[in-house]
Amino acid sequence: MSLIPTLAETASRARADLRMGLPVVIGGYLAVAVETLSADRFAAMRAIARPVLTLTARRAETLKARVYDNGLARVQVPEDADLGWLRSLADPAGDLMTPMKGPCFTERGGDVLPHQAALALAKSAQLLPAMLMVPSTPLPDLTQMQPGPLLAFLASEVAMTPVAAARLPLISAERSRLHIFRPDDGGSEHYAIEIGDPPRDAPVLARLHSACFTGDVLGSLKCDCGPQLHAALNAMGRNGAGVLLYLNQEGRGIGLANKMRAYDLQNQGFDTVEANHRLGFEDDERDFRIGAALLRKLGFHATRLMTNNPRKVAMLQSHGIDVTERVPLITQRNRFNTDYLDTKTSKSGHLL
Ligand SMILES: Nc1nc2c(ncn2[C@@H]2O[C@H](COP(=O)(O)OP(=O)(O)OP(=O)(O)O)[C@@H](O)[C@H]2O)c(=O)[nH]1
Ligand SMILES: [Zn+2]
Repeated sequence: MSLIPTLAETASRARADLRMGLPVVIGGYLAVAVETLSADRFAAMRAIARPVLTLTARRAETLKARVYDNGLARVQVPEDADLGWLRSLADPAGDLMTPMKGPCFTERGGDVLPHQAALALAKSAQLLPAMLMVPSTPLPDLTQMQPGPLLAFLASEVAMTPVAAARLPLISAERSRLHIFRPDDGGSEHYAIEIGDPPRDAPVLARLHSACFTGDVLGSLKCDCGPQLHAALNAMGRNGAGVLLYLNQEGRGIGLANKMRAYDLQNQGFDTVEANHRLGFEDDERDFRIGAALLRKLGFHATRLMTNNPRKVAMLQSHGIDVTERVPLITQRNRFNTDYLDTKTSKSGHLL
């Protein structure tokens, strides 16, 4: 095996670079995330050439900036713009307090592939999808990637390797095992909790649970995640067998920091879907293929799936896992989660 980093390894480094505020090279551009950009680096980028601010079409729509390109907008950065201006375009936290930031002039024409790749990389680093881009020759010591292969890589399915497994007695089921899986792209690990010894040749009672630190660990009343997690484990315990995948896709894939930004917007009156859009994300940024891949790795081919989300059922079916039955997972409403649950039924297609 060659000692030169693969694209997966280079992309993983690039994610870490962006999270620290370091630019990366994508094709003929230097690209840096606005969220972590320092004033010094902003000045250094400007000294090279005139930068543009690349935003998703979702964020651009909120800012009333014209979207000429498929899925994104390249906003011209005025000569006198400072870091505060960039941040206010990237982050909607102050949208309602300072609604008029524009007018924002956007570019059209030219090659948008480096811009698309830069936004996809920011999302995969769980940063706000707002990238300052400046045309440049590659600088030594910066992580370099070509936009086409990078985009293809970020859209591809990540391979998972089983790392370790051990017995873990639970309140809900004493005969349980926890399995750890590690993705080969340097991303966070995912877990499988196997309850009892479910036969591999019959549909297994299964749940695909997305991580929710606030609900699962803190007992937040704003969502139904914690009660769903425990209801699913208890049902598997009573059944004597089951498998719960705990997928580290916090905040429907946008990460905990962005989820808290979304909660702040919800406190300003937006619903869960609108909040994601204002931040520049789609409603749901999760890669649902991971669930199917882990079930296959564990030897399962068919499930009785505990969910209210028809997309999960469709995704498993289309990735080779039969769903013989959808088992509803209804938990109690309270005055903090009732709007959230209503939005899930009216906008996200949940069956509640
Ligand atoms: N972005 C965002 N994520 C949220 C919000 N509330 C909960 N989440 C996340 O949503 C995920 C859970 O997804 P849900 O849509 O509740 O449920 P589901 O897993 O799609 O469907 P079910 O199987 O029916 O539970 C977890 O990753 C939570 O962290 C929110 O307001 N904004
Ligand atoms: Zn939750």
